[in-house]
Amino acid sequence: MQLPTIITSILHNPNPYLIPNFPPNPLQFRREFFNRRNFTTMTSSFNSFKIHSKLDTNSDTFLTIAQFAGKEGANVGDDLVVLYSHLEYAFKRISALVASPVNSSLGKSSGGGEDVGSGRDKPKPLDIVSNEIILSCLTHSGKVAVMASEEDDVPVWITDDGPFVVVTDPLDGSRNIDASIPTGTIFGIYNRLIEIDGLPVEEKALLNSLQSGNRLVAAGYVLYSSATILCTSFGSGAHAFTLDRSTGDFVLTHPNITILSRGQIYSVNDARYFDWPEGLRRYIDTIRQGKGKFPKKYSARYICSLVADFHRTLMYGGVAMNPRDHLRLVYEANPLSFLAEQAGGKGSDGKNRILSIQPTKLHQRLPLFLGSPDDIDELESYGDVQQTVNPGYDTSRETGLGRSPTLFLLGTGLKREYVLPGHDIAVSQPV
Ligand SMILES: O=P(O)(O)OC[C@H]1O[C@](O)(COP(=O)(O)O)[C@@H](O)[C@@H]1O
Repeated sequence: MQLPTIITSILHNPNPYLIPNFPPNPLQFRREFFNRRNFTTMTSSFNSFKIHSKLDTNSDTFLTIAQFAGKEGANVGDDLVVLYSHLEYAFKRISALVASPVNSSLGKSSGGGEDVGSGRDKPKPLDIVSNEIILSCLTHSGKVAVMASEEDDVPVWITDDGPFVVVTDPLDGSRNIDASIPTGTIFGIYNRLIEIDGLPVEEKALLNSLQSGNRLVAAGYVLYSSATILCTSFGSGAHAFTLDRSTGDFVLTHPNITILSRGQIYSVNDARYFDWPEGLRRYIDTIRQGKGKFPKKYSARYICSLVADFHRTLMYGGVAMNPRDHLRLVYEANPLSFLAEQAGGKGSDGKNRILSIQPTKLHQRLPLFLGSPDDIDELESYGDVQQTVNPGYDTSRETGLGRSPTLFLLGTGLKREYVLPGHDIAVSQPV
């Protein structure tokens, strides 16, 4: 199949989960098990192999997001439940996309330098397609007035009466996609500011998108890894849902995530050590040697995929950081800090609480430190932890920058066109 045809089919495929019944549906285990009505060990045969599974009948926890957030659950309101159902659909499509054989071509950059202006990095085709998928789903939801994305210079106004504003990094960590390293989507949801409805569209689109993190109604990330996990908060705790590929549902697997008050892992791009300020070097040297407030040597873990590094930090505790002005306040730092706080952790720029910072630019960058509250407090106590030397690191051999372009994006707004070099327009996608 030619690439244009493949891309067309990705964008138009109504159900990325029309996959035969494999892996087996965990709910089927459950049904079979519940019929026996006992807490015992069950053995099920699936053709050539056997699975032993121990399930707890007392916790009926296979809740979907709609059940969890709907009237019988957290009751977050019908508008938000509808919006989530459209978001989930987008995430499933992106999950299928990053796992598909097409991604090795789509993951590559279309060449050139790192920056495309407005403080944005040069997008790769996979970033652009993910952005389109999210924009299209938000548009169809009818619930979103404006979407602000890492992939667009300015926010896109969708509909006047949408109650929500969505900020998003559609595909974080896409520089790693060629090596099948985990990637993620980050999103935040605000209420539309009805008091500025009368302003010109560009102005109200921007002001709605520049709300401070304090005003987030909900936020989340999706980790595309060995499992696809949607971790989200509606403002009362952080909860993670795992995609069950046999049913297409995100089911509640990690209710009320609570981060350890102190971890034993630090996560940072260590190769930048000699560009770090004195305080940060001292902090890392201290915890490496087990000479900090926690008297054990820390381990280092760094995936270089923000969502994956943050997810591990939520699960195991510790601190995940990027001390240089690199990550974006509006659609990366704010949603993840919201989740960190909802799980009992902290999000800081090294000096200030992230959620209290008023954004002034859509693509505003800042240092970011996320993690266990005691670890963040200890880190901040070193004072000088923000890296101001930012030479602009050339990672082209890692990211495939400079290789042959595979796909270009033409045009902006609500109609996007993709063209493959040497071909006529491949895809024209109204959203
Ligand atoms: O090069 P550094 O400083 O290690 O930055 C790596 C970070 O950049 C990111 O790739 C984000 O950058 P992009 O949004 O441009 O993909 C994160 O996923 C990762 O944590």
